[in-house]
Amino acid sequence: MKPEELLQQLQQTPDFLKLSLANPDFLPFASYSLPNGTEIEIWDTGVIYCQPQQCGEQDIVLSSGVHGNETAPVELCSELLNDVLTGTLLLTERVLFLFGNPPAINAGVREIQDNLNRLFSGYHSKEPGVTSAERERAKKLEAYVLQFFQAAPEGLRERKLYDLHTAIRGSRFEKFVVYPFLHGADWSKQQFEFLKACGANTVLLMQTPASTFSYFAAQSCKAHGFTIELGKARPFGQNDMSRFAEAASALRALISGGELQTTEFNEADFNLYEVRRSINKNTESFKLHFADNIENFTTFEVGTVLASDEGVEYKVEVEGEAIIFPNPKVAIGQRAMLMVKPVSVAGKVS
Ligand SMILES: O=C(O)CCC(=O)N[C@@H](CCC(=O)O)C(=O)O
Ligand SMILES: [Zn+2]
Repeated sequence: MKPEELLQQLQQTPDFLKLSLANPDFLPFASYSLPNGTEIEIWDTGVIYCQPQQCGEQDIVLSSGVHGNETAPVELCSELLNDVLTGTLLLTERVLFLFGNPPAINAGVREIQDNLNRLFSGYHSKEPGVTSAERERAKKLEAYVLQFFQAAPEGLRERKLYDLHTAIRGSRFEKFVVYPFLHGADWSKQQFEFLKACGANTVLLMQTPASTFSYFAAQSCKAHGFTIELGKARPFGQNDMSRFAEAASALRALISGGELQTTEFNEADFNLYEVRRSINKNTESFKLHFADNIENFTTFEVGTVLASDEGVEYKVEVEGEAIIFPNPKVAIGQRAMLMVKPVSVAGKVS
Protein backbone atom coordinates (compact mmCIF):
# COMPACT_ATOMS: atom_id res chain seq x y z
CA MET A 1 0.00 0.00 0.00
CA LYS A 2 1.22 3.51 -0.85
CA PRO A 3 1.35 6.20 1.90
CA GLU A 4 -1.27 8.35 0.10
CA GLU A 5 -3.65 5.40 -0.09
CA LEU A 6 -3.08 4.64 3.59
CA LEU A 7 -3.82 8.22 4.62
CA GLN A 8 -6.92 8.32 2.47
CA GLN A 9 -8.22 5.13 4.11
CA LEU A 10 -7.40 6.34 7.62
CA GLN A 11 -9.06 9.69 7.07
CA GLN A 12 -12.13 8.01 5.64
CA THR A 13 -12.36 5.43 8.46
CA PRO A 14 -10.19 6.50 11.41
CA ASP A 15 -9.64 2.96 12.68
CA PHE A 16 -5.91 2.21 12.81
CA LEU A 17 -6.35 -1.24 14.36
CA LYS A 18 -8.61 -2.28 11.48
CA LEU A 19 -6.05 -0.98 8.97
CA SER A 20 -3.24 -2.79 10.77
CA LEU A 21 -5.13 -6.07 10.91
CA ALA A 22 -5.91 -5.77 7.20
CA ASN A 23 -2.16 -5.25 6.60
CA PRO A 24 -0.60 -7.36 9.38
CA ASP A 25 2.92 -7.48 7.98
CA PHE A 26 3.59 -3.95 6.82
CA LEU A 27 2.27 -0.41 6.58
CA PRO A 28 4.40 2.35 5.02
CA PHE A 29 5.41 5.47 6.92
CA ALA A 30 2.82 8.21 6.56
CA SER A 31 2.00 11.36 8.48
CA TYR A 32 -0.71 13.99 8.69
CA SER A 33 -2.15 16.56 11.09
CA LEU A 34 -5.56 16.53 12.69
CA PRO A 35 -7.65 19.74 12.59
CA ASN A 36 -6.87 20.17 16.35
CA GLY A 37 -3.12 20.30 15.58
CA THR A 38 -2.20 16.78 16.74
CA GLU A 39 0.51 15.28 14.54
CA ILE A 40 -0.07 11.66 13.55
CA GLU A 41 2.68 9.41 12.20
CA ILE A 42 2.22 5.82 11.15
CA TRP A 43 5.50 4.03 11.72
CA ASP A 44 4.49 0.50 10.83
CA THR A 45 1.57 -1.87 11.05
CA GLY A 46 0.28 -1.58 14.62
CA VAL A 47 2.59 1.34 15.41
CA ILE A 48 1.24 4.89 15.46
CA TYR A 49 2.69 8.01 17.03
CA CYS A 50 0.52 10.90 18.23
CA GLN A 51 1.97 14.25 19.22
CA PRO A 52 -0.18 17.07 20.59
CA GLN A 53 0.43 20.63 19.50
CA GLN A 54 1.65 21.44 23.03
CA CYS A 55 3.56 18.51 24.54
CA GLY A 56 3.16 17.82 28.26
CA GLU A 57 6.02 16.36 30.28
CA GLN A 58 5.24 12.70 29.82
CA ASP A 59 6.12 10.28 27.03
CA ILE A 60 3.69 7.37 27.17
CA VAL A 61 3.72 4.06 25.32
CA LEU A 62 0.44 2.15 25.38
CA SER A 63 0.96 -1.38 24.18
CA SER A 64 -1.51 -4.21 23.66
CA GLY A 65 -1.77 -7.37 21.59
CA VAL A 66 1.77 -8.54 22.33
CA HIS A 67 -0.13 -11.80 22.79
CA GLY A 68 -2.64 -12.08 19.95
CA ASN A 69 -5.45 -13.76 21.90
CA GLU A 70 -5.53 -11.09 24.64
CA THR A 71 -8.18 -8.99 22.98
CA ALA A 72 -9.64 -6.75 25.70
CA PRO A 73 -6.54 -4.53 25.94
CA VAL A 74 -6.51 -4.29 22.13
CA GLU A 75 -10.13 -3.13 22.13
CA LEU A 76 -9.46 -0.69 24.95
CA CYS A 77 -6.42 0.89 23.24
CA SER A 78 -8.11 0.94 19.86
CA GLU A 79 -11.01 2.89 21.33
CA LEU A 80 -8.67 5.44 22.93
CA LEU A 81 -6.70 5.77 19.71
CA ASN A 82 -9.79 6.15 17.54
CA ASP A 83 -10.99 8.91 19.83
CA VAL A 84 -7.65 10.65 19.28
CA LEU A 85 -7.90 10.19 15.50
CA THR A 86 -11.43 11.55 15.33
CA GLY A 87 -10.53 14.53 17.53
CA THR A 88 -12.87 13.38 20.32
CA LEU A 89 -9.91 13.03 22.69
CA LEU A 90 -7.39 15.87 22.77
CA LEU A 91 -3.99 14.64 23.89
CA THR A 92 -1.77 16.61 26.22
CA GLU A 93 1.08 14.04 26.14
CA ARG A 94 3.11 12.38 23.40
CA VAL A 95 1.76 8.85 22.98
CA LEU A 96 3.00 5.86 21.03
CA PHE A 97 0.26 3.27 20.52
CA LEU A 98 1.51 -0.24 19.76
CA PHE A 99 -0.52 -3.26 18.72
CA GLY A 100 2.20 -5.81 19.29
CA ASN A 101 1.52 -8.81 17.09
CA PRO A 102 -1.06 -8.17 14.31
CA PRO A 103 -0.69 -11.61 12.63
CA ALA A 104 -1.33 -13.32 15.99
CA ILE A 105 -4.28 -10.99 16.70
CA ASN A 106 -5.77 -11.99 13.33
CA ALA A 107 -5.24 -15.67 14.11
CA GLY A 108 -6.61 -15.30 17.66
CA VAL A 109 -3.55 -17.01 19.11
CA ARG A 110 -1.00 -16.11 21.78
CA GLU A 111 1.84 -16.36 19.27
CA ILE A 112 2.47 -17.56 15.74
CA GLN A 113 5.95 -19.06 16.23
CA ASP A 114 7.59 -17.50 19.29
CA ASN A 115 6.28 -15.82 22.42
CA LEU A 116 6.90 -12.16 21.57
CA ASN A 117 7.10 -11.28 25.25
CA ARG A 118 10.22 -13.42 25.71
CA LEU A 119 12.23 -11.73 22.97
CA PHE A 120 13.05 -8.25 24.28
CA SER A 121 16.34 -6.84 25.57
CA GLY A 122 18.06 -8.42 22.59
CA TYR A 123 16.68 -11.95 23.08
CA HIS A 124 15.29 -11.69 19.53
CA SER A 125 18.83 -12.08 18.21
CA LYS A 126 20.43 -14.38 20.79
CA GLU A 127 20.20 -17.55 18.69
CA PRO A 128 22.27 -17.08 15.54
CA GLY A 129 20.50 -18.20 12.38
CA VAL A 130 17.09 -18.53 14.07
CA THR A 131 14.45 -16.15 12.72
CA SER A 132 10.72 -15.74 13.07
CA ALA A 133 8.15 -13.01 12.53
CA GLU A 134 8.07 -12.42 16.29
CA ARG A 135 11.86 -12.07 16.50
CA GLU A 136 11.75 -9.45 13.74
CA ARG A 137 8.85 -7.70 15.41
CA ALA A 138 10.55 -7.59 18.84
CA LYS A 139 13.62 -6.01 17.26
CA LYS A 140 11.49 -3.38 15.52
CA LEU A 141 9.35 -2.66 18.59
CA GLU A 142 12.52 -2.06 20.63
CA ALA A 143 13.75 0.39 18.00
CA TYR A 144 10.38 2.23 17.82
CA VAL A 145 10.17 2.61 21.58
CA LEU A 146 13.75 3.89 21.82
CA GLN A 147 13.13 6.29 18.94
CA PHE A 148 9.97 7.54 20.66
CA PHE A 149 11.66 8.22 23.98
CA GLN A 150 14.82 9.65 22.48
CA ALA A 151 12.96 12.09 20.21
CA ALA A 152 11.16 13.74 23.14
CA PRO A 153 11.58 17.46 23.71
CA GLU A 154 14.43 18.53 25.99
CA GLY A 155 13.86 18.82 29.72
CA LEU A 156 12.82 16.81 32.69
CA ARG A 157 10.40 14.24 31.36
CA GLU A 158 8.67 11.10 32.57
CA ARG A 159 8.85 7.98 30.46
CA LYS A 160 6.11 5.38 30.83
CA LEU A 161 5.24 2.12 29.12
CA TYR A 162 2.09 0.22 30.03
CA ASP A 163 1.98 -3.16 28.33
CA LEU A 164 -1.60 -4.36 28.67
CA HIS A 165 -2.39 -8.06 28.83
CA THR A 166 -5.08 -10.48 29.95
CA ALA A 167 -4.24 -13.80 31.58
CA ILE A 168 -4.93 -17.35 30.46
CA ARG A 169 -6.76 -18.26 33.67
CA GLY A 170 -8.90 -16.46 36.18
CA SER A 171 -7.27 -14.77 39.14
CA ARG A 172 -8.10 -14.33 42.83
CA PHE A 173 -7.27 -10.68 42.15
CA GLU A 174 -8.81 -9.92 38.78
CA LYS A 175 -6.34 -7.18 37.86
CA PHE A 176 -2.69 -7.35 38.73
CA VAL A 177 0.59 -5.87 37.67
CA VAL A 178 4.04 -7.26 37.02
CA TYR A 179 6.53 -4.63 38.19
CA PRO A 180 9.87 -5.43 36.50
CA PHE A 181 13.07 -5.86 38.50
CA LEU A 182 14.64 -2.46 39.20
CA HIS A 183 18.07 -3.71 40.25
CA GLY A 184 17.68 -2.40 43.78
CA ALA A 185 16.16 1.01 42.93
CA ASP A 186 13.05 2.06 44.85
CA TRP A 187 9.61 1.15 43.52
CA SER A 188 7.61 4.26 42.52
CA LYS A 189 4.88 5.49 44.88
CA GLN A 190 3.36 7.62 42.14
CA GLN A 191 3.13 4.57 39.88
CA PHE A 192 1.51 2.45 42.60
CA GLU A 193 -1.08 5.21 42.92
CA PHE A 194 -1.70 5.26 39.17
CA LEU A 195 -1.98 1.47 38.98
CA LYS A 196 -4.54 1.50 41.78
CA ALA A 197 -6.50 4.12 39.84
CA CYS A 198 -6.54 1.60 36.97
CA GLY A 199 -8.16 -0.91 39.33
CA ALA A 200 -4.99 -2.94 39.85
CA ASN A 201 -3.92 -3.01 43.49
CA THR A 202 -2.16 -6.36 43.32
CA VAL A 203 1.47 -6.03 42.30
CA LEU A 204 4.07 -8.69 41.70
CA LEU A 205 7.54 -7.30 42.32
CA MET A 206 10.05 -9.09 40.13
CA GLN A 207 13.44 -10.02 41.53
CA THR A 208 15.39 -10.79 38.38
CA PRO A 209 15.90 -9.44 34.84
CA ALA A 210 13.49 -10.73 32.19
CA SER A 211 13.07 -10.81 28.42
CA THR A 212 9.67 -9.06 28.63
CA PHE A 213 8.65 -5.77 27.05
CA SER A 214 8.09 -4.09 30.41
CA TYR A 215 11.55 -5.05 31.70
CA PHE A 216 13.05 -3.69 28.45
CA ALA A 217 11.21 -0.41 29.04
CA ALA A 218 12.38 -0.19 32.64
CA GLN A 219 15.97 -1.25 32.10
CA SER A 220 16.90 -0.09 28.59
CA CYS A 221 14.66 2.98 28.32
CA LYS A 222 14.70 4.08 31.98
CA ALA A 223 10.91 4.28 31.82
CA HIS A 224 8.31 3.34 34.38
CA GLY A 225 7.41 0.04 32.69
CA PHE A 226 4.70 -2.42 33.67
CA THR A 227 2.88 -5.49 32.45
CA ILE A 228 -0.73 -4.95 33.48
CA GLU A 229 -3.02 -7.99 33.58
CA LEU A 230 -6.55 -6.66 33.21
CA GLY A 231 -8.56 -9.86 33.49
CA LYS A 232 -9.02 -13.15 31.71
CA ALA A 233 -8.24 -13.54 28.00
CA ARG A 234 -11.32 -13.94 25.82
CA PRO A 235 -11.89 -13.77 22.05
CA PHE A 236 -13.06 -10.54 20.36
CA GLY A 237 -16.74 -9.95 21.01
CA GLN A 238 -16.71 -11.84 24.32
CA ASN A 239 -15.18 -9.15 26.55
CA ASP A 240 -17.36 -7.38 29.06
CA MET A 241 -15.76 -3.98 28.50
CA SER A 242 -17.41 -2.60 31.65
CA ARG A 243 -14.77 -4.60 33.58
CA PHE A 244 -12.08 -2.47 31.97
CA ALA A 245 -13.77 0.89 32.47
CA GLU A 246 -11.60 1.98 35.39
CA ALA A 247 -8.38 1.24 33.52
CA ALA A 248 -9.72 2.88 30.36
CA SER A 249 -10.68 6.07 32.14
CA ALA A 250 -7.38 6.27 34.07
CA LEU A 251 -5.41 5.87 30.84
CA ARG A 252 -7.65 8.38 29.07
CA ALA A 253 -7.07 10.91 31.84
CA LEU A 254 -3.33 10.22 31.82
CA ILE A 255 -2.86 11.00 28.14
CA SER A 256 -5.26 13.93 27.96
CA GLY A 257 -4.50 15.87 31.14
CA GLY A 258 -7.71 14.73 32.82
CA GLU A 259 -8.12 14.39 36.54
CA LEU A 260 -6.78 11.09 37.86
CA GLN A 261 -8.72 9.48 40.70
CA THR A 262 -5.66 8.63 42.79
CA THR A 263 -5.27 8.23 46.54
CA GLU A 264 -2.02 8.62 48.45
CA PHE A 265 0.06 5.45 48.53
CA ASN A 266 -0.65 3.27 51.54
CA GLU A 267 0.79 -0.22 51.51
CA ALA A 268 -2.30 -1.56 53.30
CA ASP A 269 -4.33 -0.85 50.14
CA PHE A 270 -2.23 -3.29 48.10
CA ASN A 271 -1.63 -7.01 47.77
CA LEU A 272 2.11 -7.16 47.21
CA TYR A 273 3.97 -10.27 46.14
CA GLU A 274 7.47 -11.18 45.13
CA VAL A 275 8.72 -14.13 43.13
CA ARG A 276 10.17 -16.98 45.24
CA ARG A 277 11.06 -19.17 42.29
CA SER A 278 10.40 -19.70 38.64
CA ILE A 279 9.56 -23.21 37.47
CA ASN A 280 10.69 -23.88 33.93
CA LYS A 281 9.49 -26.53 31.51
CA ASN A 282 12.54 -28.63 30.79
CA THR A 283 11.06 -31.52 28.80
CA GLU A 284 7.88 -32.43 26.93
CA SER A 285 6.83 -34.45 30.02
CA PHE A 286 6.15 -31.26 32.00
CA LYS A 287 2.66 -31.27 33.41
CA LEU A 288 0.55 -29.43 35.97
CA HIS A 289 -1.18 -31.34 38.77
CA PHE A 290 -4.11 -29.00 39.24
CA ALA A 291 -7.15 -28.12 37.12
CA ASP A 292 -7.45 -25.37 34.52
CA ASN A 293 -9.98 -23.51 36.67
CA ILE A 294 -7.51 -23.04 39.55
CA GLU A 295 -6.91 -19.31 39.65
CA ASN A 296 -3.74 -17.25 39.73
CA PHE A 297 -2.64 -16.45 43.33
CA THR A 298 -4.14 -19.69 44.68
CA THR A 299 -2.22 -21.16 47.62
CA PHE A 300 -1.94 -24.85 48.50
CA GLU A 301 -0.78 -26.81 51.53
CA VAL A 302 2.94 -27.20 51.96
CA GLY A 303 4.05 -30.42 50.25
CA THR A 304 1.31 -30.42 47.56
CA VAL A 305 2.69 -31.57 44.20
CA LEU A 306 1.92 -28.77 41.74
CA ALA A 307 3.80 -29.88 38.67
CA SER A 308 6.15 -32.55 37.44
CA ASP A 309 8.74 -32.89 34.74
CA GLU A 310 11.04 -35.76 33.75
CA GLY A 311 12.44 -37.10 37.04
CA VAL A 312 11.29 -34.15 39.15
CA GLU A 313 8.26 -33.11 41.19
CA TYR A 314 7.59 -29.48 42.12
CA LYS A 315 5.94 -29.14 45.52
CA VAL A 316 4.77 -26.21 47.60
CA GLU A 317 7.78 -25.35 49.75
CA VAL A 318 6.50 -22.75 52.23
CA GLU A 319 3.23 -21.57 53.72
CA GLY A 320 1.61 -18.85 51.61
CA GLU A 321 3.42 -19.72 48.37
CA ALA A 322 1.00 -19.00 45.50
CA ILE A 323 0.94 -19.83 41.79
CA ILE A 324 0.96 -17.35 38.91
CA PHE A 325 0.96 -17.90 35.13
CA PRO A 326 0.90 -21.71 35.12
CA ASN A 327 1.13 -22.77 31.48
CA PRO A 328 2.34 -26.24 30.42
CA LYS A 329 2.22 -25.24 26.74
CA VAL A 330 5.28 -22.95 26.84
CA ALA A 331 8.36 -23.82 24.77
CA ILE A 332 11.01 -26.06 26.35
CA GLY A 333 13.31 -24.00 28.55
CA GLN A 334 10.75 -21.28 29.27
CA ARG A 335 9.02 -20.41 32.51
CA ALA A 336 5.93 -22.56 33.00
CA MET A 337 4.86 -21.11 36.35
CA LEU A 338 5.95 -18.60 38.96
CA MET A 339 5.77 -19.27 42.67
CA VAL A 340 5.17 -16.05 44.58
CA LYS A 341 4.78 -15.01 48.19
CA PRO A 342 3.40 -11.94 49.98
CA VAL A 343 5.97 -9.25 50.66
CA SER A 344 6.23 -5.73 52.07
CA VAL A 345 7.76 -2.75 50.27
CA ALA A 346 8.29 -0.78 53.44
CA GLY A 347 11.33 1.48 53.00
CA LYS A 348 11.70 0.56 49.33
CA VAL A 349 9.16 2.95 47.77
CA SER A 350 9.67 6.61 47.05
O1 LIG B 1 -1.80 -16.08 32.00
C1 LIG B 1 -0.68 -16.36 31.62
O2 LIG B 1 -0.13 -17.45 31.87
C2 LIG B 1 0.13 -15.36 30.83
C3 LIG B 1 -0.38 -13.94 30.81
C4 LIG B 1 0.75 -13.09 30.24
O3 LIG B 1 0.88 -13.01 29.06
N1 LIG B 1 1.61 -12.60 31.13
C5 LIG B 1 2.82 -11.97 30.74
C6 LIG B 1 3.56 -11.47 31.94
C7 LIG B 1 4.83 -10.76 31.55
C8 LIG B 1 5.72 -10.36 32.72
O4 LIG B 1 6.19 -11.25 33.44
O5 LIG B 1 5.98 -9.15 32.87
C9 LIG B 1 3.69 -12.98 29.99
O6 LIG B 1 3.69 -14.16 30.39
O7 LIG B 1 4.34 -12.59 29.05
ZN1 LIG C 1 -0.05 -11.72 27.71
